[in-house]
Amino acid sequence: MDFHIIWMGVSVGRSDPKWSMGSPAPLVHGIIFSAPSGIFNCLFPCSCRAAAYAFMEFWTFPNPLQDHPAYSTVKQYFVNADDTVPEKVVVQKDSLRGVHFRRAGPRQRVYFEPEDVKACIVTCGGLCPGLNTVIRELVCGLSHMYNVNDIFAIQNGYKGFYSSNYLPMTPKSVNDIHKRGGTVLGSSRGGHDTNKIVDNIQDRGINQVYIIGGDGTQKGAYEIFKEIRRRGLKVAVAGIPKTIDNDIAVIDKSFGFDTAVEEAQRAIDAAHVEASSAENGIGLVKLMGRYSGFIAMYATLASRDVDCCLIPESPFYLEGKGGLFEYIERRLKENNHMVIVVAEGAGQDLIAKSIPVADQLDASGNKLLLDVGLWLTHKIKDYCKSKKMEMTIKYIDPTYMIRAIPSNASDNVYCTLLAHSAIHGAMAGYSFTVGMVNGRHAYIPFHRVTSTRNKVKITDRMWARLLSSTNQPSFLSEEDINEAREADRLANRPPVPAGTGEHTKKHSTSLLANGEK
Ligand SMILES: Nc1ncnc2c1ncn2[C@@H]1O[C@H](COP(=O)(O)OP(=O)(O)OP(=O)(O)O)[C@@H](O)[C@H]1O
Ligand SMILES: O=P(O)(O)OC[C@H]1O[C@](O)(CO)[C@@H](O)[C@@H]1O
Ligand SMILES: [Mg+2]
Repeated sequence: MDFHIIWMGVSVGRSDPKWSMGSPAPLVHGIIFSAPSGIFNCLFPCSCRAAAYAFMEFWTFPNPLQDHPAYSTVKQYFVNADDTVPEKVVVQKDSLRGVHFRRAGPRQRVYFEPEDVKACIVTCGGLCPGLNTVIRELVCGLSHMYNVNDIFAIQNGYKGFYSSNYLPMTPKSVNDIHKRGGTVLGSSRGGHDTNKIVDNIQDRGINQVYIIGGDGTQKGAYEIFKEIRRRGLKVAVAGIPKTIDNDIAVIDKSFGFDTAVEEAQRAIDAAHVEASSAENGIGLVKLMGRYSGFIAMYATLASRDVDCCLIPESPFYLEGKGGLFEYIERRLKENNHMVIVVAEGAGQDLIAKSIPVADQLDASGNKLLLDVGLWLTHKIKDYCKSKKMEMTIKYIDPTYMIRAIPSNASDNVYCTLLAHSAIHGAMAGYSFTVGMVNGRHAYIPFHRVTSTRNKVKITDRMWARLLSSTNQPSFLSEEDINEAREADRLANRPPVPAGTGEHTKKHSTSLLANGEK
């Protein structure tokens, strides 16, 4: 795979698979400070390495943080250029070392001179607690850490790149926005026109683009990055993953997730109060989670009042032995009340069978879901009526309430650190999605977070913990379990060896996934 360093007017074609994973913002300094040493050695044999270092230094600048009073006392503040973060921390003796990502953090030398930086920030997709905190910290961090003064707001998502004014932002203008839910920039679905977006980035001289959004947004960021690279522009693209569904692959957890789970407790508490105050009372709570049931699973585990949790990853059925109705009947007999939590994406196939409707899509192409909570309420009522069982069911749908709130304290800290990591990476000239991987911040190539989705593994311990806490049926046959195990096995196959742009060796060199191809 050819790789051309064109930003500096130098063109270096490379076909080494590791380097093809190298710094996405293809900076010359990347060779010295970021590229695996093998590549550096091959590009610059010993005799001319000193000259090459001098040459590269010419194109980069000392990090202004080294003179910053707040950081001057910090020992080892700068991240070593070769530090990596492993994707998997639990490995077997003799197993492959697997994928490693470049560790996030400030570099000793940066690619941009602060006065040359023209940054913009955009938020896309649905809301999530913490968006305003990330925006605030991007503006304050750029300004206070790197003395950047040209920072612009892109309004209402991707389409704002080409259809609205770019509004200047300052630390003063964003001072207290973290106390509010939503996004002060506005957000939207749809409207991603890569060419128009990059035309505007180019025409307006933007050289750092901060893109906050979910899986769709990160796919869009990757398209923008590829077009920027194709045009040879000196622009760094930093993706900051956002989704309360926690469905973004590779990262430990998305910001706002904890806040959403905490808020969901209030709905579950209300459902429990209603259910336990009635004869044969059922409280049914629907929570967000299109394809991934993390919010439902964690809210259930946190609450301990939930008797049954239904998620998209674990198909369920209503009638017959081991079905939901049988369990409801038993639970009401035992306890006189029960609480059910259902993720919005659960049971969609069952609803589609009983109410056939044509698929509808939102502006981004996401399938609009049928209301599983309402459907389930009617089904449970009908069943109890057929059995002549007195019962009361209360359906609570707190959908938007759990995502339209400001972030809690721990999410605020997480958002702040993510924003800082994004700034350090962009200042160093990388393009990436930033995220926490096994407790460490890392720069992850876009394609790694967009090619798969994070889902609850029903063959994992966490789901087993949930089942043992609710005592609900697993709804799984032997065949389902084997199928799930096989899917896991395929998903966890070791990385494909060299020749595909990636490179894995036992013990020695790990696959270094630093940025983009
Ligand atoms: N495959 C894609 N390529 C380019 N752009 C995309 C792609 N998928 C989505 N987008 C763009 O990304 C933006 C957000 O996408 P989407 O509405 O799916 O939300 P999201 O980022 O996935 O967030 P969430 O699902 O958490 O609300 C939209 O403007 C959409 O046009
Ligand atoms: O109604 P909207 O804004 O399209 O968002 C709904 C979707 O957004 C999400 O919250 C993801 O951000 C999903 O859980 C949900 O299906
Ligand atoms: Mg999405």
